[in-house]
Amino acid sequence: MTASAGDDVGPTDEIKPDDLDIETLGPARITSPLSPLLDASRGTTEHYVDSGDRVLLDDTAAGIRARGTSLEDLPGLEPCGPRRQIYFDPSKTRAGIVTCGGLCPGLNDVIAGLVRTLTYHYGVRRVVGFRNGYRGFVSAYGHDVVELTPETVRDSPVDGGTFLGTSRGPQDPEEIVDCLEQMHLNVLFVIGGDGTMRGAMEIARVIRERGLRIAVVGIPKTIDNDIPFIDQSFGFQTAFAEASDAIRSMTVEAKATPGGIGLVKLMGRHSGFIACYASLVRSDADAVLIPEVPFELDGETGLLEHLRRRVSTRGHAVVVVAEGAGQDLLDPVGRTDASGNSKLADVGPWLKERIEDHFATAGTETSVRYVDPSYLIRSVPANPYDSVYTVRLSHAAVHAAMSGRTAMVVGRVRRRFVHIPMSLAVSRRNQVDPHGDLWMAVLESTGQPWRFGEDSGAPTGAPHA
Ligand SMILES: Nc1ncnc2c1ncn2[C@@H]1O[C@H](COP(=O)(O)OP(=O)(O)OP(=O)(O)O)[C@@H](O)[C@H]1O
Ligand SMILES: O=P(O)(O)OC[C@H]1O[C@](O)(CO)[C@@H](O)[C@@H]1O
Repeated sequence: MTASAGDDVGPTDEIKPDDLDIETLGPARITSPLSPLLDASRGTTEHYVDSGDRVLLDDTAAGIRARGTSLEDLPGLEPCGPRRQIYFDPSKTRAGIVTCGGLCPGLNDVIAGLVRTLTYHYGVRRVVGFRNGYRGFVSAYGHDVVELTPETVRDSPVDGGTFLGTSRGPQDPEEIVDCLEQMHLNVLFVIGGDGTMRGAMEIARVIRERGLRIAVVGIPKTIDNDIPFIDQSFGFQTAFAEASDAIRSMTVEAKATPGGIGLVKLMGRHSGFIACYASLVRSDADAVLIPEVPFELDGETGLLEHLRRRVSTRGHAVVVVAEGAGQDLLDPVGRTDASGNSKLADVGPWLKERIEDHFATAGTETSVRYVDPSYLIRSVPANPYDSVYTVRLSHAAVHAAMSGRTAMVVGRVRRRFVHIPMSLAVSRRNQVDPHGDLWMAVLESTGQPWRFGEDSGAPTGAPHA
């Protein structure tokens, strides 16, 4: 189950060796980085093979020195794959699947992949899907389940979204586990973001406290690509490709209009990966704004003058802004969504107005075209790369669950599919490194300064002037 170098067409050099130093891992390293087992002493059948060596979380010289130890003693992630011994007897296993949080391309592919692997690889006879996220387990919403077979899921990946539905908002983990017990489920697959995984950890805790034998395995979902350690989240490649189409369209619009400015808002609450990757596709953008790099609007080195200069010299300009950018400049909304995530102030319309005001005051003609394609982007079906990627993640998740792993997620780290304890997967957030190669590439393609408001100049001799 290891990936060959050739099949990694995705981005993800954001994991730097230093990030992986065990000293920075926090409380998660207190637990074993090897994924938790329901019961290490019990296996049932013996017809699958182990798949190789663990992937070291920290194989840097600094890490080895920090621990004063050998490579063998360093924390490592267990490789995904079929096991010599499996924990559950497939003929008696019942599995459940749930999708939570926001949409992401590839959700239906993951569901279909799980169902097929459970059915065809292992001969599991009953798989159910819970409708509308964690609500589907709760009696107030009527224990909303749907029977899943390879037949019923066969056509679902052609559609975006999740045919099971999804939701936000708190549900009682005790009640969720009551439901799992009543339905005699042995394995639960949760597909969602960091909130979903925190919920799954609660479910696994209640299962442990009740002494039940139910495995909880996560397939991390995030269009923002903000799950730490993993190379890239499924759906991300599809998302930034779609986003790049929006940028292209707005570039066409801007070019066709005297003083035209195309402004595109993209998703990315705390991490600007979609904005960065989408902007790099055709290098159309003149400015990219992400949550990780604060910016200033005013003054000679501010964003607005940068745009005015671009419009004066090139006739048009294009701005890409991630939804979490510039929040320090806007009035906070002071509200949260049903799951407790802070609602962000809407940077798009605010920026449009500020640009228009600035150009009017300066007496420079402009016409700002603004688009927020966020929901259009995240609701499309997975592209071929993400589609195949989700199949491989589904395989990995089923092998993990059937071998009794629990409270862990599957992911690809340094091109290897591995088990990651949930506590580690939610321990921090993957973000664009403002001093890293990705941001540098964005600066080179836009010719913008490292940070608007600082006189740091363009990094490459400013070919865009
Ligand atoms: N700290 C938590 N403890 C227990 N459950 C949680 C926690 N945070 C979120 N959840 C539950 O997980 C589900 C999904 O959470 P949330 O809406 O935050 O989406 P998410 O999984 O983070 O995905 P997205 O990245 O789209 O926001 C919700 O039902 C929510 O109540
Ligand atoms: O409008 P919704 O469904 O709450 O989701 C919005 C959020 O979901 C995300 O796409 C994460 O899944 C964020 O980027 C965005 O802020």
